Amino acid sequence: MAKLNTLNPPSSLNKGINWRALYKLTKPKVVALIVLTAVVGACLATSGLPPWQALLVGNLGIGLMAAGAAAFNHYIDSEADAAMARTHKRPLPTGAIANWQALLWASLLSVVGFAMLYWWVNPLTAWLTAASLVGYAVIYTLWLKRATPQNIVIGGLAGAMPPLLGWTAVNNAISAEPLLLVMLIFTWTPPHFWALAIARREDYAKVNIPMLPVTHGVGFTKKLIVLYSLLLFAVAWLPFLVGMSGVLYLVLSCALNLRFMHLAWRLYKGDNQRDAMRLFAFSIVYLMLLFVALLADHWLFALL
Ligand code: HEM
Ligand SMILES: CC(C)=CCC/C(C)=C/CC/C(C)=C/COP(=O)(O)OP(=O)(O)O
Repeated sequence: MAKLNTLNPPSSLNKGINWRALYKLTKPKVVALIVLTAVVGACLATSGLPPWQALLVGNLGIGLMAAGAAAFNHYIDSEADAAMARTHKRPLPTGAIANWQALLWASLLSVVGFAMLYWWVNPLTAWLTAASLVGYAVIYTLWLKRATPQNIVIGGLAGAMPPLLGWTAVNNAISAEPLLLVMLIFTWTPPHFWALAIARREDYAKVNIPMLPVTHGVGFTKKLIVLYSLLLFAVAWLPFLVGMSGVLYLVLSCALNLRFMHLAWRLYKGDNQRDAMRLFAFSIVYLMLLFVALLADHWLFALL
């Protein structure tokens, strides 16, 4: 839990607002991908162009709340972050900003995002996004992360929600199609994260965070990565099988999944550090292109 410590000296209180540090607290690249998946969810919710208010204000609200969740995560994890090689240069461990500033920033982003969704989009989307924020910032970061090696499997549900949030921003109702997209991200999360966790195993062991490669070993984690990659391939067929997406999506998603499985297999057989980071990097490109493929396919069929 965050406390003022020697690595985060009170001198940071006197420096004014460090906008760069506040920006970094929002995990901007993660939030960008989250918003992309929400935009695609919003676009798939209707056969034409979604209403501008749902599209623009909806995704802005979702993005602000995701950024708020990320800032809460930095605040709650600042001591563990200070001890890990990957994270020790983050704004809180270096003292670039004070803990109270991070907490205020996280609260501000979350409240503004929630208000936008509640009043200008719809209460359903506001409450579902709030549930995702609590799922990530409180349930995952504060509890699950240190409680069980299944932390990221269960916590992954929060990060998987954005396509549904985009959809409800447009339709104000939950239906089966966006839940398939949630399932896609939910299945993608374990291989996305465990690849990185293999490469950064020492870090997690040092701070006693029970990530799977620490508790069950690298060999077991690699096996699960291969199994989840197979499951991901199967789940990626579903939008086509239920008639939600067409052949363009099917071809592109198969190509992406073959590459994913190839890299997962290479990690299984090969070098922990290099092959793990390769799979981790590709997992991000994969999710981005998969959602672009869903959108391209949707619009192609809308035009034909
Ligand atoms: C519980 C679920 C998840 C866990 C545990 C997780 C974990 C991580 C970790 C530890 C990193 C490295 C961050 C760093 O080095 O600063 C990362 C990077 C990343 N993750 Fe995830 N992730 C999850 C879900 C997601 C979701 C849902 C998305 C987007 C839809 C996502 C997109 C990204 C991106 C784009 C990066 C690269 C960030 C950068 O290079 O700055 N992740 N993830
Ligand atoms: C829509 C909404 C409000 C959703 C919030 C979802 C959200 C921001 C998910 C981010 C997922 C992520 C980067 C997890 C890593 O946390 P970590 O603490 O394991 O990784 P770290 O050590 O890099 O901080």
